[in-house]
Amino acid sequence: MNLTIHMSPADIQATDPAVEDIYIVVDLIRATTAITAIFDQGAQRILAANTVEQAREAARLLPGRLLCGERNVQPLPGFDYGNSPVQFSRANLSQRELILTTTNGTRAFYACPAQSLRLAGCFYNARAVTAYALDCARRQHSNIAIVCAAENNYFALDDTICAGYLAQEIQRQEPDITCHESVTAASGLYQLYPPSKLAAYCHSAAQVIAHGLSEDIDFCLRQNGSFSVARVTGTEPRTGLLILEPVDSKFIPANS
Ligand SMILES: O=C(O)[C@H](CS(=O)(=O)O)OP(=O)(O)O
Repeated sequence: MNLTIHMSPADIQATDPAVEDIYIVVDLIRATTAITAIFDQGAQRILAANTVEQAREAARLLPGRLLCGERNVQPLPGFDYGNSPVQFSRANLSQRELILTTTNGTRAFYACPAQSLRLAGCFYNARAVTAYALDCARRQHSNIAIVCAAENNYFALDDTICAGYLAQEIQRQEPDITCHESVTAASGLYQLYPPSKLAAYCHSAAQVIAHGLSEDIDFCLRQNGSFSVARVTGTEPRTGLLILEPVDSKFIPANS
């Protein structure tokens, strides 16, 4: 079994990606942390939209869903929520369906091969998402790729550091896994910039803090507070949006 890290979605295409691999998408600040918080609150599904227009059109076609997202941290006019994990963690989302579009995070799911198994990973669900990914990879005899959402297809330190931590978790649980040198690089960055230091060096953290949302950064830096794992389960025929649903916790190995 091989483990690779793609530093940006653009890197996936450079490597002839395999549809049977397991892809863990990481947008630490804030999309994949927000997605994890949303499922902690009992949401039924998230419909991930690539563009704001796609999200608005989907909400028009199928009313009753919460319309959520942002562009460059700014809330979008007429939307119910932004992309704040703290705000989601305080909301009652029981059985709700949400449409979500974010600057980089939701688009990264679209960059992975269509039909591939895609999971949302972050510090907050690190143990659970890596255990689930390994379980699937062992059963399918496939490899694991961690995909950093990055910023407009360009390197982002926060996602890479989180990818390094997830990779370490995977290596701890599967010591014989063969790691690409991208794993060595990301793990080294995690050692240099652990969560206590990370925010001071990341553009995305600075942007979120500048918008008065520093509580979100604290939330995104918490490790292993959640067992929620979101997985892409298909595409909604009427809207074309990607469907993300929570993995049943009984499928997450307890002894990870
Ligand atoms: O909402 C966020 O935190 C970011 C905004 S930006 O990428 O830093 O401009 O979006 P995300 O898609 O979660 O990276």
